[in-house]
Amino acid sequence: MSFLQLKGVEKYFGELRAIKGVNLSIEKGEFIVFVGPSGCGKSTLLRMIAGLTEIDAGSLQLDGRDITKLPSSKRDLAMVFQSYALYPHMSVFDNMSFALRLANVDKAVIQEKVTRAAQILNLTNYLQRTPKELSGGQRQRVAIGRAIVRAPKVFLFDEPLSNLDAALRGQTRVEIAQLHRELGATTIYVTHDQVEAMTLADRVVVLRDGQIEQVGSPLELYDRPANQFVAQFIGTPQMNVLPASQLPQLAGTPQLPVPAGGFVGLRPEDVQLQPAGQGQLQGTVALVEALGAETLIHVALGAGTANGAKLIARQSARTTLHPGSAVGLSIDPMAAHVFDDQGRLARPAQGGAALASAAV
Ligand SMILES: Nc1ncnc2c1ncn2[C@@H]1O[C@H](COP(=O)(O)OP(=O)(O)OP(=O)(O)O)[C@@H](O)[C@H]1O
Repeated sequence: MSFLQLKGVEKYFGELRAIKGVNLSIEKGEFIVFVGPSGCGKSTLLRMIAGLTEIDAGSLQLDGRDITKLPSSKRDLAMVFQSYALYPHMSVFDNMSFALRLANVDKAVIQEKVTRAAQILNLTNYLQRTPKELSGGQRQRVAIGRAIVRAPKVFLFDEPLSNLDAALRGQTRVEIAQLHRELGATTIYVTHDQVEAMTLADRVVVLRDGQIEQVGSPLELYDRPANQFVAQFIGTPQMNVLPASQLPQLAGTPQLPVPAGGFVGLRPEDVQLQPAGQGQLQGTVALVEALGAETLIHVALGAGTANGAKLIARQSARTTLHPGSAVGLSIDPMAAHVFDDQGRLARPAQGGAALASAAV
């Protein structure tokens, strides 16, 4: 049995079925990230695991024990909140040691655990300060330290970095990754941020509307999204997804057979710019986004935007193209993803004749 197991977990808020029969197995030591659009139920699911929100149906098991009905304090989990939730009048040391003091842990043991956590988190010189004398990143580290000293079975993080500015977010993200490597603690982490999800997770859980759409390693989700939703949710900029009917020169050819009503998905890096007249597709540049290390070129297909079809191409080279430039686009059919309304379809390289029916 897995270390943490959710079986048919449900949550209702009045009439709203916020979590719809979620099944999920998490192994010891895994770093799991919940992502999904606002309101999909990420925080609710995390809070149900934490014991802060009641589970209406289904069960939750941790390390072989049913904890569905256990109060939060008895679950042996520690949660780190977006808002840090520190005690403002207490020193960093007292904040970090609070739970241990409450549990009457021996003073020397407390000293040792807090000292060790402070070393790991670079907080040794701040132990006597109060939270208001710390930066946002330092406060978040104290909140993490408070969780670490308890040595819980599972760490739960609810958007811990979203109050930090971009630079500090990047830095703290790296620290959390290092921390996980050092401690190897089972972690569940909720975020809006794609980069956090892709860089921190062993496995990402994509949620939509209270249900799991796909669970997989970051690159599995990127390379083999189970459906159009995951395809367009993972990756920035989004995968281009067009009805096959808008790509007659590409879709429907022997190299890229697509069933009627199907869709073709192309990652921006799989769309190669060519001089006008070359490549399978022709179009006009609609917008150039020069981001420094890469350039995103938005191309309206066909003669202008007649059919409204647009593709974004990503290239690492700088460009002299500008809106209005005529361009060609070449696409390796093997790089194309094929979907129908139900999900992903196997492509020739992935399953040959199964194309027309097999969702994989
Ligand atoms: N205490 C509550 N009472 C009523 N409805 C709630 C409550 N908490 C959450 N909801 C609803 O449940 C759904 C899931 O909310 P939740 O906060 O889990 O989403 P989320 O994915 O974490 O969103 P966000 O990314 O915006 O934080 C939403 O429709 C939300 O309005």
